[in-house]
Amino acid sequence: MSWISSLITAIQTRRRKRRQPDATQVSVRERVNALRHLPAFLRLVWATSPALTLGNAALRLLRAGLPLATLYVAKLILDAVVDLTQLPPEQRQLGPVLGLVALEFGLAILADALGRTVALLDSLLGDLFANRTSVQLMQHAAELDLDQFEDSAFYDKLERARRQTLSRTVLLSQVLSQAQDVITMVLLAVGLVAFNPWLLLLLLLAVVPAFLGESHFNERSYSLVHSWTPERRELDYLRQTGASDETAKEVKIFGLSDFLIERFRELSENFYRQNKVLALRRAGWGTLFAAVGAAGYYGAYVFIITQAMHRHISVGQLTFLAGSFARMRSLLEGILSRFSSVADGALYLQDFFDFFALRPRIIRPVEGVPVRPFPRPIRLGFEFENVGFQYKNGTKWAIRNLSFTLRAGEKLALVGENGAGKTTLVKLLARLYDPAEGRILLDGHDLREYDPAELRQEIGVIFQDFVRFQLPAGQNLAVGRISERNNQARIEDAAHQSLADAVIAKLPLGYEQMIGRRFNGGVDLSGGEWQKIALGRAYMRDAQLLILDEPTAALDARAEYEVFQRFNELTQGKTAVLISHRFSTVRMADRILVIENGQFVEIGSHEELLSKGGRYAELFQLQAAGYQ
Ligand SMILES: Nc1ncnc2c1ncn2[C@@H]1O[C@H](COP(=O)(O)OP(=O)(O)OP(=O)(O)O)[C@@H](O)[C@H]1O
Repeated sequence: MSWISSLITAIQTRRRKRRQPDATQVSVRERVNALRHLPAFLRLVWATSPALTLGNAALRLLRAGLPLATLYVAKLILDAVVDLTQLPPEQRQLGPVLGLVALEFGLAILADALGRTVALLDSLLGDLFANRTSVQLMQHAAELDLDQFEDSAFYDKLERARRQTLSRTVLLSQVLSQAQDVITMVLLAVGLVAFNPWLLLLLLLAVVPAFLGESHFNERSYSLVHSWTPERRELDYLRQTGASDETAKEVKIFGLSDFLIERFRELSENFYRQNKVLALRRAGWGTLFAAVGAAGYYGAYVFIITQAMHRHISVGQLTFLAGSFARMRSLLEGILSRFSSVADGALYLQDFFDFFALRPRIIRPVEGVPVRPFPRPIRLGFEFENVGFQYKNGTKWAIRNLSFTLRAGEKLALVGENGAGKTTLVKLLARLYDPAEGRILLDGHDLREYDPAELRQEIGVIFQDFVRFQLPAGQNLAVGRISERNNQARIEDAAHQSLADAVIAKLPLGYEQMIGRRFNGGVDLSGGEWQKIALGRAYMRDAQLLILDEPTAALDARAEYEVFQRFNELTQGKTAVLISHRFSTVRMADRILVIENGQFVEIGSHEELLSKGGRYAELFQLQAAGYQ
C-alpha cells in the first residue's frame, strides 16, 4: 500500500502548493550565464575520446571553408563564360571552363563526404558520451547519502540530469556545428565587407529580430518544462502505477484505475494547455520575423542587381554576392536560433553539473589520511550515547535520547510497536544516516572515525523491504557478497543455511533460473520464498555484525523457527540484531531492547523482562493470549 499513500501525499502536496508560474522563469542573464558550463562540457567530451573529438574538429574546419571556395569557383565559371561569349566562336576555348566545372564538382563531392563523415563522428562521439555520462551518473548516485535520495528536490535534479542524456549528445553536435558555421560565416563576411559593408548591416537587421523572438520563446519553453519537473515525475508515476505488474492486483481490487486516469488526465491536459498557448504565440511571431528576414534579403538582392546593371560588378560577382548573401542569411539564422538551443542545453547542463556538485556527508573522516582501522574482532561492541535522529522530511524525532549497549558477540532483539524506531536504529548502526544528537561508539570510538565503506563490509543487514532483484536465483543470493558471485559452493551453502535451497530445487533451471516477472522466462516466487533468498544474502556475507530486520515476517511458523535455530548456531560468537514481532523468535535472543516512540523503555533477557512485569511482559502476554 505504500505506493498508494505516496501517491495521495504527492497529490495533496501538489494541491496545497499553488504554483506561481513566474517564480520559476529563467532570465536571459541566467541563460547566457549557463553558457559558462560549455568549457566543462567540452572537457568532458574531450575526455570521452580525444581522437574522435580532434578528428571531428579538423574535418569541420575543412568543411567550414568549402562554401566560400564553391561560391568563388562558381563566380570564376560565370565570368569565364561571359568572357567567352565576347569572343568570336573560333577563339572560344572550353577547356579552362570545363576545368573549373570539374573543380566545383570535386568540391561538391568533398563537401558531401565531409558532411557524412562529420555526422558519423558526431553520432559515435555522442553515443560514447551518453554511455560515459550515464555510468558517471550511476557512480555518483551510488556515493550519495540515503537522505539525499529521500529529498524530493534531489530527485527532481536527478531526473533532469538523467533525462537530458540524449539532449546532451544533441547539444554536442550543436556546439560543434555552431563553431563550424561561425567560421564559414566569418569567411563569407570578409568577401561581403570587401564589396560593401552596408550589406552586412542589412543582413543583421534582417536576422536579429528573429533571433530575439526565438530566444524569448525558448526561454519560456524551458521555464515551463523546468517548473513542471515534479508534475512530470508524478505523470510517470501515475502511468507506471496504472499499468504495471506490481500494482495491477491492488488497482483492480480497489477499482483505482479511474482515480489514477482522472489525475493523469487533469495533469497532462493542464500541461498541454500551457504548452499550446506558447506554441501558438511562437508560430505567429515566427512567421512575422521570417517575413522581416525575407524583406532584408530581397532588399540586398535588388541592390546587388542594380550594381550589376550599372556594370559596377561582373555577372560572376553578382552571383557570388547574391549567393553568399543568401548563404550568410541562412547561416546567421541557423547560428542565432541554434544559439538559443545551445543556451537551453547549457541550462540543462547546469542541472547535470548541479547533480555532480552534490557531495555525500557520510564519508571517510579525512580523504587520503588513514582512518581508524575497523576492530577485528570487535572487542566491546556498540554503544548508543543519547542518540537522537530526525528524518529530513519527518515531523518528529524518530529516535531520541537513546542509550544502550550492544555487546560484542551478543544477540540482541529489538521490540517495539510499528513506527517505534527499530529500523531507524539499524540504519544508524550501518551509518546510512548519522545521528543528529549524541553519538554511537564502536569499541569506545565514534563510528564516524571509521571508514563507512569498511564498516558496511563488516555489517550484513537484511531489511524487511529487501530488494527483489530481477536476477537469476544464484546471483540473487550472491548480491550479499557480489565478489563471490562465481563461487557456486558458497552460494549453495548460503542457500542451504537460509532454507532457500529447497525453493531453488523446485525452479526449472535451479540456480540459473531468472526470478521475478520483469524479464523473459522469469519465474516469480511467493513472499516467504523471496525472504528465504534474501536471508541467504546474510550468509553470503562474512560480517561481524548481522542484522535481520523482520526478514522472516512472511515465513510460516515452522520455517521461522528453523531459520532462527540455524541463525543462532551459525552466528556463534558473532554480534547480531534481530527485529521481529514474533515473541517465539525474540525470546531466543540473549537480550531484548524494548523501544517506544524512539525512546528506551527496558533491556534484559526474556526471563528478566518477564519477571520485571513491564512493557515487554505486557506485549508478550498479549501475543500469547492470541494463541490460546
Ligand atoms: N524515510 C523516512 N522519512 C521520514 N520519516 C520516516 C522515514 N522512515 C521512517 N520514518 C518515521 O520514523 C519513525 C520510525 O520508523 P521506523 O521505520 O524506524 O519504525 P519501526 O519500528 O522499524 O516500525 P515497523 O515495526 O513498522 O517496521 C516512524 O514514525 C516513521 O514514520
